[in-house]
Amino acid sequence: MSFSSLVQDLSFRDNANERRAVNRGNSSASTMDDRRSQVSRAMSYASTTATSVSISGDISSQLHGGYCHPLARSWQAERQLTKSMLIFPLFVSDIDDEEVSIPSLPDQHRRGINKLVPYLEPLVRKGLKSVILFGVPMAAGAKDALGTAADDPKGPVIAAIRLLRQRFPQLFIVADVCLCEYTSHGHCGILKDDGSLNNALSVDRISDVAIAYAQAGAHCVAPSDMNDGRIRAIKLKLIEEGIAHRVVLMSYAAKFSGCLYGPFRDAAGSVPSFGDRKCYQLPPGGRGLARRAIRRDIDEGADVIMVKPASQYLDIISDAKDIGRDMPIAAYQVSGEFAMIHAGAKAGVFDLKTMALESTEGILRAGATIVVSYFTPQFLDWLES
Ligand SMILES: NCC(=O)CCC(=O)O
Ligand SMILES: [Zn+2]
Ligand SMILES: [Zn+2]
Repeated sequence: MSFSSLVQDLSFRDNANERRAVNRGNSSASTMDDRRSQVSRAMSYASTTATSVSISGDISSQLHGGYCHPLARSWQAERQLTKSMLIFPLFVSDIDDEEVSIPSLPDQHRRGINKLVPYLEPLVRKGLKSVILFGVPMAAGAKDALGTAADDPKGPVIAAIRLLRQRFPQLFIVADVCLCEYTSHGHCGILKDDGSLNNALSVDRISDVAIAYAQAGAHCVAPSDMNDGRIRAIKLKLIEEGIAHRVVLMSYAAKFSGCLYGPFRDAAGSVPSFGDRKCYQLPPGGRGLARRAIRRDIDEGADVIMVKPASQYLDIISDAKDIGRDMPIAAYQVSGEFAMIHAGAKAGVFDLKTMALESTEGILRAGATIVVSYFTPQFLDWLES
């Protein structure tokens, strides 16, 4: 007989005895005492056998205490950071032997072509899988209204693509495509007389630049300019050129304007000479607009959707994963996010490694499957252990 049915049985008989005792007008105390001591013996036996208690006990409050082992805790994450998810941003200048640090972007440098391979060699050995290239023309007169230097065959990006393809055959090369680093006005396209973007001319120029990078050997082109219709234009030109089958088109579909790009602009020298980018990047509150832009870019032929910045826009990453559920979703942990984590760690607010990993976990939890991060060299070390 199980414990619970024994208790039920005894208490039923106990009640019956009491009723009989009352009916008979005398006490059958000794019989009742016997029964009670049987019940209490059964209870004390039960308290030593957990399985019996749980049958009738309340388990609703027992949730996560059991997962105290680090391995069991790691099982809770749908997606865990791996080296294959990481893309490392590189600033490549047209001063071949240059290697200068960027004060607002800790540990990051602008490098000329001759400094790239020695810097990357140890990282590739540690498992670096992908880089994204940003060209930085430093030479006087290199910038003009059309961003001519962007696809200069001797310019830093095309030279770097060729070099890295040759020296690191396994490395996946992403080329950021934009004009802001190359235009004299610092905007992400070609301007009309009134200072606003000429969308048609900008899209045409941006797509030519993308094709030039793809022809040079980039595995992936990533337009970050935010001109309407550039994904479709680039896809069509890739098809026309017969290279669409070997080039991934990664759209910065949801790129928000805000104050998190400051250190990048120091590194790339791409501060607009007037105005801002609020007319072509998304407003920070524009969740619906971001969803529409993501849908539009998927329809136009994007192969990867990017959300940028990352940590302040986790809902957008989640939306991107929802809308593009069968697509890779990239999140760019931008220069301002990176600098903030460094500043917080320096101020003693938190430990750098713990925060870098926690923020990346948030980005992955939201739905990203690719993370563009300046922490990549550290992640390669931290992921070893
Ligand atoms: N297209 C790249 C950016 O505009 C900025 C990224 C950053 O702030 O790290
Ligand atoms: Zn730009
Ligand atoms: Zn940009």
